[in-house]
Amino acid sequence: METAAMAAAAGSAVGVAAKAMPKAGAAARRDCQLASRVSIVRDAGLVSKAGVRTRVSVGARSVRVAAVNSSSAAVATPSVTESEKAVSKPTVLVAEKLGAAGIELLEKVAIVDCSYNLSNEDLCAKISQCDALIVRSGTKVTKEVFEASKGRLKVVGRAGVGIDNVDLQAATEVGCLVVNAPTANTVAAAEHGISLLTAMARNVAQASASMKAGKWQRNKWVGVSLVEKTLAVMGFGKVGSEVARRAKGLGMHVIAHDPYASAERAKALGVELVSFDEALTRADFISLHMPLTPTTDKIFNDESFGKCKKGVRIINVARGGVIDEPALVRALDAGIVAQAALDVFTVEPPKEGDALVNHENVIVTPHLGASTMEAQEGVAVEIAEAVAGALAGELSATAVNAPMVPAEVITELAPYVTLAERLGRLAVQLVSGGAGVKQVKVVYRSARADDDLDTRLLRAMITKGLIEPVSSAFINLVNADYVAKQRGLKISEERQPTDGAIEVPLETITVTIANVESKFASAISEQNGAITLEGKVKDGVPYLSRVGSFSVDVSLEDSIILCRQVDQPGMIGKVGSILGQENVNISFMSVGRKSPRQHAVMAIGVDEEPSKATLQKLGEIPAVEEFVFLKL
Ligand SMILES: NC(=O)C1=CN([C@@H]2O[C@H](COP(=O)(O)OP(=O)(O)OC[C@H]3O[C@@H](n4cnc5c(N)ncnc54)[C@H](O)[C@@H]3O)[C@@H](O)[C@H]2O)C=CC1
Ligand SMILES: O=C(O)C(=O)COP(=O)(O)O
Repeated sequence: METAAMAAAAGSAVGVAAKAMPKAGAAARRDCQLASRVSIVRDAGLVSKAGVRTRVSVGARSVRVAAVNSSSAAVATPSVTESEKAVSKPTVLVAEKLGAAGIELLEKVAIVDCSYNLSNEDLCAKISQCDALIVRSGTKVTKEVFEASKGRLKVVGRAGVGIDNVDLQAATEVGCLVVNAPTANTVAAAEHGISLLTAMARNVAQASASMKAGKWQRNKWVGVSLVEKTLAVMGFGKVGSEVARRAKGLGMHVIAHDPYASAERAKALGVELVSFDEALTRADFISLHMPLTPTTDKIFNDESFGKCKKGVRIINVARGGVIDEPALVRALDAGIVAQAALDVFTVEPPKEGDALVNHENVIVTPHLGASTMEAQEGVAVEIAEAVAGALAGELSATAVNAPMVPAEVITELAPYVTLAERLGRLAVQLVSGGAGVKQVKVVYRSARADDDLDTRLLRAMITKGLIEPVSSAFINLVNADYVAKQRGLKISEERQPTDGAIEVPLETITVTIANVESKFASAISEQNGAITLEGKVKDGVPYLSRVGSFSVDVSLEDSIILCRQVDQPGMIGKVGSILGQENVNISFMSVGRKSPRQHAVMAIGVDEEPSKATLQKLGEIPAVEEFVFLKL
């Protein structure tokens, strides 16, 4: 019982069969994990029998061997050999140039289709054949692309930092995990920022072009010095702080604006954190390093340029959209901005004859911030590992649209995750009538402090259990909250402290569904009038411990029959013989009663689904008052 259950929760499980993985770093660790697993595709969830670790994938949407579409604009379309088909590898579409080390790593675990320069139409046509997609900044992964994938696409890997070209909302809605490669190009982007800063200050690009045109203009290209000048770093994250560190080395005064940056980190680098307006009014140079978000969209506009020191110089290696480009042209023409050095543009590539690109005081590069040999190899490996990990069922540390759950929490909660899904699955099957499930309450009884128990995985899996059996929705950690909200399902959580051992994460999980009728009336608790199921984990195995007001004790590994009867001798034998006649194997049986010879609830675990006729025979036993078959 371990991470594979969470794979379903993370939406990242694509049931990769055991296979060799590269022997380096995280990939090598995964190799060992994969080798010890058996790949079994089931509906959802995870079971562990006889100590065999079983990997579970996400039903029919999981393992598929896709024929690679060779009619597209493929740069290198691999042929699918018979042996590859036999291993049931997932298909990864690499839509933009990725370093060789990353491709090699992916090829160990997937069929890799490198198809560059796809039109949006081609991408949409191909995507339903792909389990994962890897892009850089040049591919727009729109809602249309997610819709065209028809639920097959499980992971989008952004081989770089900025994910503004991926429609995260659309990804989340369909439960597609988005991962990025946030660290490998930091230094490259910072170095490019510094290159543009120094090149701009000394007119390197213009002087070079003029000399190549046969001129020798020593007076025309006099520059400005950097030492003692003030540089404002806007966005003091990974790239911003590396730029700051380097600018300090050039003898500049560095100030920074970042509403979320830690003052201590800034202090450690000798950087003063200031407000947006103060940065503008004090800076001789402004270097942009914030992401493009609704808040930063065109944050540099007429108004902000109006606050700048006359003659300010601007470097943008972040995203074109943070600058209102026509406003920058106006500021350059007015001499407010003396020079600009731009690597990124609102529309890439910019239109021919673009006023900003052609401005004499502007130098430009075609989005080269991350383009060093070293960064591209690093990014390729970083994203390949993230995508391979996600396909192998691991929760990703670089997930952009899913909560990050530390590996140790995942391991510890594994059996509870299975329990949570099964409680949800059973509870929803107990509902009768058409009112629908709208209010679900989950109670966690635990000796742990609130901040020492992460219930997001559990809530996601209860949601999965509640919704999947009664709909065609596919639910995982990525989209659980979204789908619940869409369906008007309100899941409230309550923590009940206990005096138990804190080594045990949870004593019980109780799922209650209020304001519904039940097809098994005994599932309605006398206490709260709601369908109530309680479960616990014993020796790593999930158990059902309460149904309504009745205590039971049945392991949740197989489907179960719940049966309310008048407590009397011989009942177990009668039920057992009816099921036995049909060759339905009983795996577990428990009777919960409030007092002898009164009503009792019998919970029977069955390996096979009994026929309708058999269930009817159970119902015909005179002492049986009601019964229900619940499928796991
Ligand atoms: N030109 C290129 O090839 C490259 C561009 N980039 C871009 O550089 C940017 C920064 O990348 P990283 O440093 O890796 O990201 P990061 O996430 O480490 O840093 C971004 C920082 O911006 C801050 N921020 C957010 N909103 C802000 C606001 N309104 N004002 C000021 N700061 C704000 C955040 O708090 C964070 O500290 C991203 O947009 C990324 O896409 C990154 C690598 C290469
Ligand atoms: O990582 C980023 O955010 C970048 O802008 C790099 O983009 P690229 O991968 O070079 O298209």
